[in-house]
Amino acid sequence: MSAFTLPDIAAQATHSQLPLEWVGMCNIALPVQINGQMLRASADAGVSLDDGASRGIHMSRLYLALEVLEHEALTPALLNEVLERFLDSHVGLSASAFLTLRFDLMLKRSALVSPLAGWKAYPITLHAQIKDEVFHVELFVDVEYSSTCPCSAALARQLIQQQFITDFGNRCLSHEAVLSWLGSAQGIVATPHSQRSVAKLQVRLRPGNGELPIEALINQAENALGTAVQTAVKRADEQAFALANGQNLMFCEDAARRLNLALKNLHWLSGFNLRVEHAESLHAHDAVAHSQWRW
Ligand SMILES: Nc1nc2c(ncn2[C@@H]2O[C@H](COP(=O)(O)OP(=O)(O)OP(=O)(O)O)[C@@H](O)[C@H]2O)c(=O)[nH]1
Repeated sequence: MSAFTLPDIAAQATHSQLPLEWVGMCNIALPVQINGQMLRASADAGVSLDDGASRGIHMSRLYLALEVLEHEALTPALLNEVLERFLDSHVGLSASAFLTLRFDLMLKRSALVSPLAGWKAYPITLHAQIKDEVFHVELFVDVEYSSTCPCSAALARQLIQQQFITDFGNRCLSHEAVLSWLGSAQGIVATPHSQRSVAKLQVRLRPGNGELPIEALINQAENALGTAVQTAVKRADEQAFALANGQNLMFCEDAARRLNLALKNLHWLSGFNLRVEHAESLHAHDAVAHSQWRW
């Protein structure tokens, strides 16, 4: 070796002779383009090291292959292209390639009644891989919503009925007195508990799908759930939200079933795995349900 040659340790043979399933880099900072937005993302880039005799992969080649993501809108075809570059730069070493991207998609959401709007950040993870020469994309998103416990609502209604008997059992009913009682905390003595809840959706894209329908997935889930968390809120919006919650009582099982049925209507996915978590205000643990289809 001349004094001017840089040592290349990765190219050396290893004594262990052992292939590895995944080798690469995690938490690479990079921008990605989606929905016309340039978003700050974090990437995990890796390949299999199938040549067990080889000491290491070439990290820099994976890193440089990511550069294209900065210049083009994110699509399944672009993810495939990056993975192909991973493999082309590791001929003889690697047969599988993996890319994970994490970012927050920003969507502007209108208020329920007032003409206001505000932003919501949806945490997204994209997993793309080429394995056994097959390209797959999976899309993960968290959708937050409000859930009101149907059992708690029934118990609260019963308490209100009991209070009504106590206050009006021996009296002639006057429209004015009942109306005033209905508008008082002494009349409506109990309220059901609600919780901020999250649906964690994992979907696999149908092969050949040209788009990354992230917004469509979020909209489908929020429509199915009915009470997505809000952004800008005036009192009129809060009242509309209270009504929506009152008409939308749900256990975590209800939420999981609704999402299951709604996601099956999306022609562009080939399977899903979902988990809903209701962060109970009744107790310090969560109510959780899972559902999956062709996963
Ligand atoms: N394989 C491997 N490389 C590492 C690791 N940690 C740091 N690196 C460094 O990643 C850098 C880039 O590696 P390569 O892509 O092989 O760099 P290179 O040899 O200049 O590039 P090529 O000529 O394309 O092979 C090297 O300086 C390695 O030391 C590790 O755990 N494994």
